[in-house]
Amino acid sequence: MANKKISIIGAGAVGASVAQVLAIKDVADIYIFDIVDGLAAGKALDIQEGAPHWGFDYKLRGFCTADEKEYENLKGSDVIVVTAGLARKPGMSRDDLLLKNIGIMKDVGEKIKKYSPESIIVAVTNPADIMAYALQKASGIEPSRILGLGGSLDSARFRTFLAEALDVSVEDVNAFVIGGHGDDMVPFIRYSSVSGIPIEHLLPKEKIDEIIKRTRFGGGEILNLYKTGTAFYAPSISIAVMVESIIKNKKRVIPCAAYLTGNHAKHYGIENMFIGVPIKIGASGVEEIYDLQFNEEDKAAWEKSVESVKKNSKLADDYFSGKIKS
Ligand SMILES: NC(=O)C1=CN([C@@H]2O[C@H](COP(=O)(O)OP(=O)(O)OC[C@H]3O[C@@H](n4cnc5c(N)ncnc54)[C@H](O)[C@@H]3O)[C@@H](O)[C@H]2O)C=CC1
Ligand SMILES: O=C([O-])CC(=O)C(=O)O
Repeated sequence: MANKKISIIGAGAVGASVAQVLAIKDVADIYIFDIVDGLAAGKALDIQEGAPHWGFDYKLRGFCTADEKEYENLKGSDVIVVTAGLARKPGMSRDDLLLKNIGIMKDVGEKIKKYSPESIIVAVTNPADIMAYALQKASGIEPSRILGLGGSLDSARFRTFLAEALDVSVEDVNAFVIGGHGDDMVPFIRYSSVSGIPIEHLLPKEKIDEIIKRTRFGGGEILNLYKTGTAFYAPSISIAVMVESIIKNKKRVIPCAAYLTGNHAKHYGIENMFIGVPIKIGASGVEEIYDLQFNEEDKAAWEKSVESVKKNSKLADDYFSGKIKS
């Protein structure tokens, strides 16, 4: 039986790091692609040479997409993770990357359509909700087979900060973040608990507010420390758990950017666009979307995030209809 195959387009900080995490997880062959000559091949070989210590037998290979033919190696990918594109620099928001990265998504999406239209796509490039939307437009892939990174990472940060404040194991902190992966994301405190005990019973409101704020700017906090690039260690494991759930059909429930239509669109007030909601991830991608009950305060926070995702998705529409350029 052929091995499962994961492709990663973009062999930079996030792409290389997720390749290594997935290699260590020992779930599939890993094909890495980058436009820079030698980068993907080098990362693949470098990670492969650690295999005797890690104990994995799956193969890693790297390809340079400056030669378009190399995209043929995408064929038969079970999952394609897209991390190609620019990362922000200090002073920039993720939205500032939109017009820079959307042209890359158009190109990558068209190659996916040509060489591996049966794959499930994980969009990582920022702003991720909008890049998931752009990849769907360019590839024509069924929207339920496309997921965007956001909540998996943001929730990990939220849980880390809550565990630290409570001095408890992160394993016992259940908490998640929904909405767009941007400054208006929604850390959802009402559904957060420590082994079932509501967080609101354990921490004062001021501390909770402080943690919410820190979570919202979690990516910016790392950027301000690194100065030359953005986070990749926490992102890579946050991507890997999504990919693993697809490859192994684990049916993990993780907030991710998913395409909302029908009753879910009505419930959440945003239609035919991608935004972070809790979903069940399995072999066919997004297997279920959960509709959360909001109170007035939650609703206000949610609507703010929806507005910003809608505004940016419209920019993507304008790009695809030729009204604006990359
Ligand atoms: N959604 C999320 O939660 C997160 C998103 N990101 C985003 O992921 C993206 C990648 O971040 P890093 O790896 O840190 O950046 P990086 O600059 O280290 O790597 C990007 C790579 O993409 C490659 N690339 C550019 N255009 C390409 C093309 N047309 N085809 C193939 N490869 C191409 C570059 O050569 C480079 O190696 C950024 O947009 C960043 O904002 C990063 C962390 C978390
Ligand atoms: O901050 C960034 O630009 C990268 C990212 O999305 C994150 O780390 O949350």
